[in-house]
Amino acid sequence: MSLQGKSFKLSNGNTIPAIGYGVGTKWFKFGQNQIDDKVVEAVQLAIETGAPHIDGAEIYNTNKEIGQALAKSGVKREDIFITDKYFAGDGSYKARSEEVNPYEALKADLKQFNIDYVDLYLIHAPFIKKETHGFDLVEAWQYLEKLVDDGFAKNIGVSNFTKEDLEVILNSKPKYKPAVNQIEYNAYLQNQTPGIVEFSKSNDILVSAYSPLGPLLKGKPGPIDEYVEKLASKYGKTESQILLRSVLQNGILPITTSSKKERIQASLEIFDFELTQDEVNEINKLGKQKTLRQYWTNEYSKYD
Ligand SMILES: NC(=O)C1=CN([C@@H]2O[C@H](COP(=O)(O)OP(=O)(O)OC[C@H]3O[C@@H](n4cnc5c(N)ncnc54)[C@H](OP(=O)(O)O)[C@@H]3O)[C@@H](O)[C@H]2O)C=CC1
Ligand SMILES: O=C1Nc2ccccc2C1=O
Repeated sequence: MSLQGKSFKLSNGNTIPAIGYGVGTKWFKFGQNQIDDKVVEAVQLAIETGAPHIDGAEIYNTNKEIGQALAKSGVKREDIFITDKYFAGDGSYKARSEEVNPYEALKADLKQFNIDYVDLYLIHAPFIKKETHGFDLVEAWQYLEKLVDDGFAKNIGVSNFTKEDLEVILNSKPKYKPAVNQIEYNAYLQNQTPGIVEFSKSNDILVSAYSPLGPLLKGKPGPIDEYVEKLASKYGKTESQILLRSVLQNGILPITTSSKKERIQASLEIFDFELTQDEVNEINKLGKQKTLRQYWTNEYSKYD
């Protein structure tokens, strides 16, 4: 779980590149099945710029584009870490994966990617019930365990899980524990749900942060602005690099994205400087003065 150079070590001993390039959010194309060349170009640009870790999901409908970009880049499969997610649906328990279960869903996704395995497979959200899905959360997890045993996923984890959701899996005596919990995280949302970061860490579950640049993009003006600007000029880095680095130094893996080469490059250049512990603490302290939540608001805004 600790940061070692440009990777985190997971509880199972495997490593994961410590910065991810997301192919959701601005690239999301649900319900539109033609290949989007812009997405292929963006992911190819990211891979060729050196992005080591691509974050996809069934619901983004961009897995074909990721596969094409990987093939075009000429980078070897084993040199790129690919994450995918099972679409569990949202808190309405209505929308859900087109496939019958997570095992079949990943096998269908692998065809889209045109690869044999993913490096990390996540349950996108915890909203799974026997009545709506035909299996419960523990059984969903067991499908993921079988994917590991059959060689289709190297690591398995969850996303948007609360402490209680994690407890359901941990208390079921799983064969494999979740390696990762991917949640919304930045200085203005230091716990997507109560106590989740500390609980995940204390159970050796690596926290991964989506929307790490929220304060820069959606949070201005805000209480960390001036301090982050000051750190950017002290270290000769951009504000976005300061935000990504502070996420890393909180022991959390940031997943960001960009259509622009210089920003992709900048997101990879966050391993050659270090904020002091006081500086990280100050960002965290100032950040607590504001809340910014962009995703899963129907489910989790009640905590704001
Ligand atoms: N598990 C889940 O439920 C969720 C997972 N995710 C995953 O996380 C990924 C990242 O999420 P996202 O919210 O987009 O992450 P970020 O907070 O990193 O925001 C990325 C956005 O910031 C812009 N940007 C990047 N660098 C800069 C910069 N230096 N200055 C100004 N703007 C900048 C990009 O646009 P530009 O092209 O203009 O640079 C892009 O639109 C998603 O693609 C997805 O893979 C996201 C949401 C939910
Ligand atoms: O990338 C994403 N965009 C989203 C919007 C709503 C819910 C989940 C997501 C993602 O994972």
